[in-house]
Amino acid sequence: MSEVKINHVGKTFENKQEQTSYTVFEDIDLHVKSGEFVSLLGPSGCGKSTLLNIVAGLDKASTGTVLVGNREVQGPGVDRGVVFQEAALMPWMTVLENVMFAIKKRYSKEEAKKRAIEYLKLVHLSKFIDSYPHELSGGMKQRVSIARALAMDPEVLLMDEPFGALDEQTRSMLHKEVQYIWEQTGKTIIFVTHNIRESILLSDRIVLMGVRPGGIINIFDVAFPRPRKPADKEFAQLEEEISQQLAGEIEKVMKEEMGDDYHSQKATLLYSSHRNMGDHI
Ligand SMILES: Nc1ncnc2c1ncn2[C@@H]1O[C@H](COP(=O)(O)OP(=O)(O)OP(=O)(O)O)[C@@H](O)[C@H]1O
Repeated sequence: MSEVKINHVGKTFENKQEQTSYTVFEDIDLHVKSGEFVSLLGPSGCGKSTLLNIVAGLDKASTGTVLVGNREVQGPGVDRGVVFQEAALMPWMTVLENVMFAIKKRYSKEEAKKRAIEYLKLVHLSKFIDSYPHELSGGMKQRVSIARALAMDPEVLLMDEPFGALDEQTRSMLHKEVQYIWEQTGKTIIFVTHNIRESILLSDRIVLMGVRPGGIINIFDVAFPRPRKPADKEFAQLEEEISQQLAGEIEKVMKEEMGDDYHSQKATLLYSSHRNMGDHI
């Protein structure tokens, strides 16, 4: 497995037509240790996906560098597997074929099949290898997508709100699944989420990002043992601490975007009730 070093990374999007530019964040400095599970948490628009895409090599940093195991990221690579919110499976292929297709360039057909079956077993989909995507639930599709990323044997797994589109029950099942996978494989995982509770359940560290100026506001160590339960005292305390720190960031965004329509009372209620940030911005 590999560590990820994000060294003084900044990102500015240029709009050439309108001759304007927008700086999402500047000077992000973050070292993720080998085998560590780190969440990126923050309000909508703070640049979580942008940062993850830079690590994935799908987007370029405007300043700074990203190293994965001491190799500088220049573009996408097999050392980094990415899981997005939508599984994006090929509908005309079976589950097994979908996973095999992703790794066919890297392995012989026989080896690809063996690996695909192995990783589909890891995500508890052995019974569904011959099913087609339309026969699967949203949660099952995401498990195929995780198996597909893992079958490449990446050093780092990058997950961008992988459970964001799923219902609460499925999400909770997949939390257990992802913890199991992480324990079994020892992968380094960077996980983007809006959800404070999700980040505490899963992570070794939570990186809180803010907006205007964008960047890291705080880093929390989640030192208590797994499996974690939201009802536990330490869990609830950390949840409260993080949500309070974020309230200011969210208010900033809402004030800017809603102007006179903004009522801070309303915002505070919205966010303290379910700890899910950004959905209402
Ligand atoms: N290709 C692009 N061109 C211009 N601006 C962009 C581009 N991609 C993202 N942005 C802007 O960069 C900012 C950060 O976007 P990003 O999607 O990384 O945020 P986020 O924290 O992941 O948000 P969310 O939680 O809503 O997905 C946003 O203001 C967005 O509009």
